[in-house]
Amino acid sequence: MLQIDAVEAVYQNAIAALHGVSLNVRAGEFHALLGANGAGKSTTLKAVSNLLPAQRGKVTAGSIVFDGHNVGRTSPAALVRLGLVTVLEGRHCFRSLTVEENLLTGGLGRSSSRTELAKDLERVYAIFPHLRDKRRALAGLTSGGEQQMTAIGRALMSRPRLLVLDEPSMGLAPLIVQDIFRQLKRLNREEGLSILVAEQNSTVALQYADRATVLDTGVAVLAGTTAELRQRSDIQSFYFGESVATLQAAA
Ligand SMILES: Nc1ncnc2c1ncn2[C@@H]1O[C@H](COP(=O)(O)OP(=O)(O)OP(=O)(O)O)[C@@H](O)[C@H]1O
Repeated sequence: MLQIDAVEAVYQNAIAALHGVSLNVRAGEFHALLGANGAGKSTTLKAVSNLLPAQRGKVTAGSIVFDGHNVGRTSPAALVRLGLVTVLEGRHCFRSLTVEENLLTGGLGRSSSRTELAKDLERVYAIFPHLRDKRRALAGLTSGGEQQMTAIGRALMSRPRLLVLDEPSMGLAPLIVQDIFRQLKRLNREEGLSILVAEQNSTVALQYADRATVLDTGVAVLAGTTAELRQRSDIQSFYFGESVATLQAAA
């Protein structure tokens, strides 16, 4: 479904962020991209949704292909229409719109009837029942967890086939993180939604994803099934700053 092959990326023609990242997300897979601060997770996801140029960044080598489409030659809006939808880091909501208005903006790109939009809204409320209670609240006045659910719900309104999420757990209470990941897993299992999620919270990502890739300073240093990676106690020490050499030596 998504093939990232030896991708290199820079910002402002000077700051190298990715040095040859490769990974595949298969159809129906839940894939986690792990790594510490600055490892290149967000840059990889922005490359996947062709959003790097908006940050004075660009892919300088390698290729990214989504369902046969060269991502570098496809606009972010066209990628959404093809089914690749990204929820950026920081749970961006339209703060002065209500939760429901935010959700409805996710359906704008499709030529849906009112009935279809209403059905899609119901689907989001079934996934995140809490949002139904908050539907008339201004998004900017809701909690961090509600804003994250709104941002994910808005993405789901565009009926993605591949949902890309950047650090959905950031700054949220553990119970809310579990709730969000449980719902993502359910969508993945029951509706076949493919998911690529970047996370610093390796514990929750390894709990729910099928496979994972670990990035370190712009290089993919480790990949495998989460069942395999969960057995590796050295994964945790990796996040606490031990050298990658230690990690690779143990591989
Ligand atoms: N807009 C930007 N301009 C210049 N350099 C950037 C920009 N965004 C990221 N970088 C640099 O690119 C490298 C990779 O950053 P990136 O944000 O992709 O890492 P990350 O793994 O997502 O980290 P975090 O978990 O902290 O978000 C870092 O060295 C970072 O400083």
